[in-house]
Amino acid sequence: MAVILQVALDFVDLHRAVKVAQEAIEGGADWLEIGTPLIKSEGMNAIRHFRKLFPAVTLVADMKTMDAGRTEVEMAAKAGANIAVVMGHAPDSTIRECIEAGRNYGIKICVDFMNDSKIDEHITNIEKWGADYIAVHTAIDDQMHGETPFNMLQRIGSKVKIPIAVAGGINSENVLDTVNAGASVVIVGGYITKSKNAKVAAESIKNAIRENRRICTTLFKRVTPEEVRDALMKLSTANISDGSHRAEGITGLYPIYTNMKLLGNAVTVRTYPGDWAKPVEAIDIAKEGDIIVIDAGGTGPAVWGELATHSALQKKIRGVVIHGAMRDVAEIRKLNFPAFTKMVMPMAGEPKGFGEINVPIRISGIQINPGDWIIGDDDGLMVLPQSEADIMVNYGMDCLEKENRIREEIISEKSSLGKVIDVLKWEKR
Ligand SMILES: O=C([C@H](O)CO)[C@H](O)[C@H](O)COP(=O)(O)O
Repeated sequence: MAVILQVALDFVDLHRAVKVAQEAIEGGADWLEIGTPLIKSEGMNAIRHFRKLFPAVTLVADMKTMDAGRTEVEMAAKAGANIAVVMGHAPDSTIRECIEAGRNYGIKICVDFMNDSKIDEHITNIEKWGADYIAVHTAIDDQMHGETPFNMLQRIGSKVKIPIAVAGGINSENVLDTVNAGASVVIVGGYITKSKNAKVAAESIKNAIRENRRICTTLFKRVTPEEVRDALMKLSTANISDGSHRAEGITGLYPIYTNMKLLGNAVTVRTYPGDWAKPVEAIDIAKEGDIIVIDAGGTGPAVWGELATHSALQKKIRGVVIHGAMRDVAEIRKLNFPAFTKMVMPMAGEPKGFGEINVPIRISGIQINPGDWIIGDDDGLMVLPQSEADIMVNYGMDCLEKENRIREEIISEKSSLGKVIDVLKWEKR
C-alpha cells in the first residue's frame, strides 16, 4: 500500500492554512490535517471551510480529545472530517467512546500516542476495541529538546496490525526512516507549512519515499548540543530572543562595525577599570573559536586595543565583548575582528593584574558563565547558557523558519505583515 502523506496545518489563521493546503495538494499531499491550533482558533468552522474547498480530500481533525469522546467525534464528523484524533493518554472509556461514535457517525479514529510510555501495553486493547489508526507522535516542544518518534516507531512497528501514522519533525531527510520502520501514514507539519514553497516541500517528501532516498535539508530539523555552532551561524540574535520568549540580551554595548557576526564560547574576565592585565592573559588561556568577554566596570580607560587584537587573531579567537572601553578601533575594523564595546577612547589603562579569569560575570543584568555561547550581530548580543543552548537554538530555528514563510507570503502576495498574520484579530482585548 502506498504511504500516505498527511499535511498537518498547524496554523492559527484559516487563510494561511488554506494557502499552504492548496500548495501541498498540488505537490502531491494526500490528506489534510486540520491542526489542533487551527481547531482551537476557528473551531469546527475550520473543518467546514476545508470540506467546502476540498470536497474530495480526506480531512483529519486533530481534536486531541481527552474527554467527552462521543461529543467531540460527533462534532468533527458532522463538520465534515473523515478521521478524528483521540489521545492515547485519554481514559480508556474516552477512547472507546470515540471508537463507538466513529462507527455511528461514519468517521475513522486515530489514537495518538504522544510520547506515551503506555503504548506497548495499550496496543492490543486499542486494536481490539476497533481503532482505525495508531499514531506515534513526538510533541513539537519535545522535539526542541532533541526527542524524535523513531525509537518508539521501531519498537512497535512490527507489533501493530492496524496502520501506523507517525508525526514529530518529519522532513525529506528522515521520512524514509519512518517508512522503513513501518509507518503507513507520514504526518508532516513544519517541514511543509513553514516552507517558502509548500508544493515543492510536499513533492520532496513524496519523492524521498518514492525514490527511496534521503533528500537533504538545512532547515526544519532540530540540533544536538554538538551541532549548536553550525545552527547558530544561521540564526540572528532576534531569532534567539524570539525563540526564548523575548529573552533579553546584553544591552548598552555596540559593535564597532556593521554586518558583523560574533559567535563563540565565552572566556570571561573580571577586571578593574583600565586594568588590561587579565584581558591580555585571557588571550593566552582562550582556545580557537572562543570569545573573550570582559567586565571592566563599564567605564574607561581602555582595556583592549590593536596589539591585543593581533594576539587574539594569532589564536583564532573569534571576538571580544567589553563592558568598558577599547581603542585603536580603526585598525581593529580593518582586521575584521568582531568586537562589541560600551565605550571607545584613546587612553589606555595599565596592567595591574587585579581581577579573575573564567568566573561568572554579569553585564547589564545578564549572567555570563565561562563556556556560555555568545552570539552578536547588528541587533546586539545574546547569551546562551551551555546546558540550554541546543534548546534555545531549536526554538530560534523554529522562529526563523516561520519568518521565512511569512516573508514569502508578504512578497508573493504583495501583502503586508498585518494582513498575513491578521494582526487586528490577535490584538490583546
Ligand atoms: O500534531 C501536531 C502537534 O501536536 C501540534 O498540533 C503536529 O501537527 C505534528 O507534530 C506534525 O508537525 P511537525 O512535528 O512540525 O512535523
